[in-house]
Amino acid sequence: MTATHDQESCHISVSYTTAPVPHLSHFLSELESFPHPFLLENATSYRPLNTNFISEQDAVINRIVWNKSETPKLILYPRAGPRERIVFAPKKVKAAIVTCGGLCPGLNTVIRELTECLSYQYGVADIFGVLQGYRGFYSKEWIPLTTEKVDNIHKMGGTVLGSSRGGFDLNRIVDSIVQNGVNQVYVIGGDGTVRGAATLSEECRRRKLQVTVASIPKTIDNDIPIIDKSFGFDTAVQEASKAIDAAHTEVSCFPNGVGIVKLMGRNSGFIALHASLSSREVDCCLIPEVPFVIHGRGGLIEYIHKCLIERGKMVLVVAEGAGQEYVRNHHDWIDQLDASGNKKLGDIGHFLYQEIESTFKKQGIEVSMKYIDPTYMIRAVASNASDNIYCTLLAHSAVHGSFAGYTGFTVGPIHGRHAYIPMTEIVTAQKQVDLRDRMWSRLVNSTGQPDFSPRDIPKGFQGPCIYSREEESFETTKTVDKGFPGETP
Ligand SMILES: Nc1ncnc2c1ncn2[C@@H]1O[C@H](COP(=O)(O)OP(=O)(O)OP(=O)(O)O)[C@@H](O)[C@H]1O
Ligand SMILES: O=P(O)(O)OC[C@H]1O[C@](O)(CO)[C@@H](O)[C@@H]1O
Ligand SMILES: [Mg+2]
Repeated sequence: MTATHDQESCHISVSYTTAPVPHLSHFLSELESFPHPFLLENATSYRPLNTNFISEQDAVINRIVWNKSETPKLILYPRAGPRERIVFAPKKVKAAIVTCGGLCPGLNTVIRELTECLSYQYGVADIFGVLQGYRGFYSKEWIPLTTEKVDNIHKMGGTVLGSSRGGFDLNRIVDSIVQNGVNQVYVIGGDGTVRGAATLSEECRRRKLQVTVASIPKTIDNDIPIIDKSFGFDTAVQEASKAIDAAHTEVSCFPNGVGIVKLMGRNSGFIALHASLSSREVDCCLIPEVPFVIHGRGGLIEYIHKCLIERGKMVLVVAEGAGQEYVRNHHDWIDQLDASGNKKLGDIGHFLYQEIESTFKKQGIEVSMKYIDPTYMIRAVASNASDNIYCTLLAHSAVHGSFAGYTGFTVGPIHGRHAYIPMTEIVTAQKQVDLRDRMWSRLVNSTGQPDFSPRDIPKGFQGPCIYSREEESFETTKTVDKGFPGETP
């Protein structure tokens, strides 16, 4: 018998709003327009088909999945890409590129591809790199960028322009933009950087300047909302997996091996989650989104003990922002802020190391503790192949958007299609791991970890405290055969 499915055919009613991406025409009434250089007869670097141009009617929608019983409310974002008409004469463009905040794989690729796209696709001759982040606008000599100069930089980690935290002085930055005759600004950075860029674009609007401000969102933490993922994240996960592999090798070779790997992730546990899932050798993954009990029945230590009994080894991955309530008051510098106003974090990895080791010691159980903190190693590397391609698309989209006259916008893929997104939408929320999503279920499935969350955590709880349930149970550790070639504990 063959099952058949009747094909449904009906109209879907949707309501939509259009994302308010700022545009120079909103405050400059006499904006000239020019044909895109691709359309000029002597265009050499790119031979577009008519379909390569994007119309202002083309949009990317925020949702692609819904239940047929609901009437979805959609948001339409302008689709990224070259427009047939542009609002700058390329020969009159002076572009400035700056990188701010922490390092991220792919920064150099974005710098390279902004330069390449501006030069080859639009014929822009004046491109400058601003050194050491926002403060470089008013305190450093800018460096001219050419295609020759940036040719090989995508093979290197870091940023050839340097970076910094703090130093955002709005008026001095805009004054310097005006004095230097810059009319396109490209800002590469995370949430703080985009906050700064949004006020920069607002100030240019207030002064009625024909200056576009575009941001290319960067962070290995992958906590930028709306877009599918941020560049450098894939590379960071790949590097993080190497640390997990090392931890697994170590714990496999020592009696009762307990390996802790601390990974970046200030407020979001995406790196820890994805690296753990990809490795499949992780027994427990702790992220900032999930509070956890350490001691007592059903707590972390009891689970570690269970792993040691069953397998003689255990790998724990912890995101740096997890369990901060345990370490907040353990160091003098906690609750201090960095130059950008970000809270400094306590070292949860080191804390767990000591807590686990001393608890087992008290019980007379020998454990071989291994602590791996690859922090900067996962973000100071060059981007991998897929991030390189991704960075290229982001940079080119940003240049096309600026030439189209958009400002105060961020670029990024929404369900795989690149779009222009108002900066103000990017900075209002931070993306976190959604615990109702199946990705988190997959992780829990793969590690086998129980739910360590405290049963009744008081609202607004700030710690410090070691949540306590009933006493944990320490049954006798059995001898476990870890299999060839590990030593029997
Ligand atoms: N609210 C804000 N308004 C203006 N500028 C800001 C704001 N927040 C941060 N900045 C500036 O943006 C730059 C980078 O900020 P920050 O150090 O927070 O890094 P980020 O861009 O968030 O990147 P990441 O956190 O991923 O490393 C700094 O120069 C900082 O002064
Ligand atoms: O030590 P730094 O340079 O301040 O950067 C640390 C932070 O930067 C990030 O890499 C990006 O936000 C975080 O994961 C981390 O907490
Ligand atoms: Mg940040």
